[in-house]
This record gives sequence, structure tokens and C-alpha cells, in this order.
Amino acid sequence: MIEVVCAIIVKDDKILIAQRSEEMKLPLKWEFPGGKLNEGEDEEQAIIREIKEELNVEIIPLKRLSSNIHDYGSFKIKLTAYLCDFIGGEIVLLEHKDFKFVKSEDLINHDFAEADIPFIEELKTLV
Ligand SMILES: Nc1nc2c([nH]c(=O)n2[C@@H]2O[C@H](COP(=O)(O)OP(=O)(O)OP(=O)(O)O)[C@@H](O)[C@H]2O)c(=O)[nH]1
Repeated sequence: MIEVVCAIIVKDDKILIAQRSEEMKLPLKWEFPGGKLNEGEDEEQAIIREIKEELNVEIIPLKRLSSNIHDYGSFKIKLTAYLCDFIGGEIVLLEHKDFKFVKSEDLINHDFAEADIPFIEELKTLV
């Protein structure tokens, strides 16, 4: 099983979501940015590194939210979300096709990766 961490980055009561590019797995799906844990890394180190690599910004993980296990058929992931504080930098899309900040009740209107669906309900009560 692949261990993946993703960041729930909140700014002005809105959540940052990113759209996967055509070249990535799950093309054009929306997701919470993040990625796979490297060997020897803990979840917080991984999320800080991934967000810097993908979006060129600095975050601080504040709180571990829930984990979802999802089987895509060809691969299975354990996806863990972290509520994060946006501490600085200008977003530069280094891997994704697009990004936006949306209200938690608006998440449902985006075509999310299936593994993310349980977070969408959870976030309505949190953000
Ligand atoms: N970062 C991120 N990955 C997610 C989310 N939901 C979800 O199913 N995933 C899946 O988790 C896997 C690991 O993410 P990644 O961002 O490191 O993947 P990657 O670009 O290295 O994938 P690839 O190089 O295998 O295409 C991907 O296959 C991705 O499709 C999510 O909300 N955020």
C-alpha cells in the first residue's frame, strides 16, 4: 500500500485545491496537494517537502486529520490529511495544471480523486 499525505491549506476560510495534470495518474482530478512518503521520512516532513516541491510555498502542519484507505484497482493508497497553515510564498504550479481556493461547501462541485471523497464531508464541519 502506498502511503500518501495531503495538505488542507486554509487561507481566508477557503481551502486550497489543485488539479492534476494530463500527464499524472488520475489526470485532471482535483486533489489536496501532497504526495508519497519517502523512506525515513515522517508524515510532517513529507508534507512540508511535497508542498515546497509542487507549489513552491511554505506551510506548517497543524493537525493530523483522518486517513482513508482506498483501492483504485491497480494501486491502493492510505491517504492522510493534515490541516496546515500557509506561512509564505507565492504559489507556482510546478506539477499541477491549476489551483484555486474554495469554500468547504463548494468542494463537492469539483471532480475529486475518489480517495479524497470522505475528506469533503469532514471538512464541511471543520473549515
Ligand atoms: N497528493 C495527493 N495524491 C492523491 C490524492 N488523492 C489520491 O488518490 N492521490 C493519489 O496518491 C498518489 C500519490 O501521490 P503523488 O502526488 O506522489 O503521485 P505522483 O505524482 O508521484 O504519482 P505518479 O508519479 O505515480 O503519477 C497518486 O497516485 C495520487 O493519484 C490527494 O488528495 N493528494
